[in-house]
Amino acid sequence: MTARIIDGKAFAAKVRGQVAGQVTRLSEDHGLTPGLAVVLVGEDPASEVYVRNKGKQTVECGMASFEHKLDARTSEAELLALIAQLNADPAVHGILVQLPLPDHLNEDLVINAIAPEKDVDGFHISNVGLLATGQKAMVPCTPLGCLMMLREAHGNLSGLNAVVVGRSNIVGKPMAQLLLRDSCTVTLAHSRTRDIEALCRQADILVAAVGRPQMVTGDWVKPGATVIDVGINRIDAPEKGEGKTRLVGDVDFASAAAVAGAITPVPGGVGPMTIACLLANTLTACCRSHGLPEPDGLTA
Ligand SMILES: NC(=O)C1=CN([C@@H]2O[C@H](COP(=O)(O)OP(=O)(O)OC[C@H]3O[C@@H](n4cnc5c(N)ncnc54)[C@H](OP(=O)(O)O)[C@@H]3O)[C@@H](O)[C@H]2O)C=CC1
Ligand SMILES: Nc1nc(=O)c2c([nH]1)NC[C@@H]1CN(c3ccc(C(=O)N[C@@H](CCC(=O)O)C(=O)O)cc3)C=[N+]21
Repeated sequence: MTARIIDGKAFAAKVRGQVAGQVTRLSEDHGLTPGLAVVLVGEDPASEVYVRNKGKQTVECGMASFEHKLDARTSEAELLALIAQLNADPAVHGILVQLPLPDHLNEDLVINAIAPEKDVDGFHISNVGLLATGQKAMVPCTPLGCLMMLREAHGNLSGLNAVVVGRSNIVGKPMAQLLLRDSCTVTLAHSRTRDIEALCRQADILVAAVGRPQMVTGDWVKPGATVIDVGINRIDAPEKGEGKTRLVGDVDFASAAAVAGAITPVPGGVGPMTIACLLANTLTACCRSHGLPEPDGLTA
């Protein structure tokens, strides 16, 4: 079998088109422009690429983008003061603080300082609790993007066995919550899981969010399963020339695609969907803050 490739890049373009359409309506009918503030502390080159892409796509969707680049030595008090200012700014509907933060800053403290209704990452403890208890929340962008692709690949997910490899707060745990809410039977696997390969082979839906290049190989995959590869790993690519690198996922694409029914590629899979969902969440936050109906089909 050769898996169908789930085209995250095309799907994301469609989602951004829907967002742009609704942003135009908000502007025409209500004179509102959704605004997204992205805060980057320090000079991680990978983060700078994401922040630039986010800013560009935000503007392309008709929204306002506010970028705040702070020195790596910024104090916690300075960062908290900026967040307080963004919380109070009516032009800002969404706030994203790029992670990881430099070691001297307490991530939990910083994230929980964001007004929950502006927390478009869905990382604030209030949003985590709302999602876990089935209430209306801001849903983390990466798992939301994965869920949208899974719903498209499968339709109804009810009763399917889902295994999520990785238990981070930003991907694994919220992914498990969303799959559970769609009535999958969910297992969270991690570095202490025994016989992880056999466990993964039971999965109708296999989500890899590990941060280990090409760890999940074809012999971990149940024939016909849907494989979602969240991993973004830059590895050396001497075949492209000296000093060159390329992007790979946590799944070994070639061997997994030979067994799976459907699979997301890296690049062009989960990554572009993450940004599209960030824009969708910013639109949702703007609508909620003005008591307007939520955008159709863009919330979980
Ligand atoms: N496409 C996108 O938009 C995004 C992509 N990413 C990418 O997704 C990947 C995961 O990110 P993130 O969740 O932040 O990573 P973390 O490092 O926070 O978590 C990794 C998880 O994988 C588990 N793990 C590590 N090694 C193994 C192993 N050998 N076997 C089984 N489980 C293992 C860890 O287990 P334990 O808890 O036991 O240590 C942990 O739960 C990364 O490649 C990251 O770059 C992340 C965010 C967004
Ligand atoms: N507060 C916070 N929220 C995040 O959502 C967040 C974060 N911090 N820190 C870093 C991770 C990582 N992340 C990605 C987003 C888009 C791509 C993406 O667009 N990837 C493209 C390729 C990009 C490239 O070429 O480098 C693709 O997969 O096709 C990747 C990774 C969001 N993250």
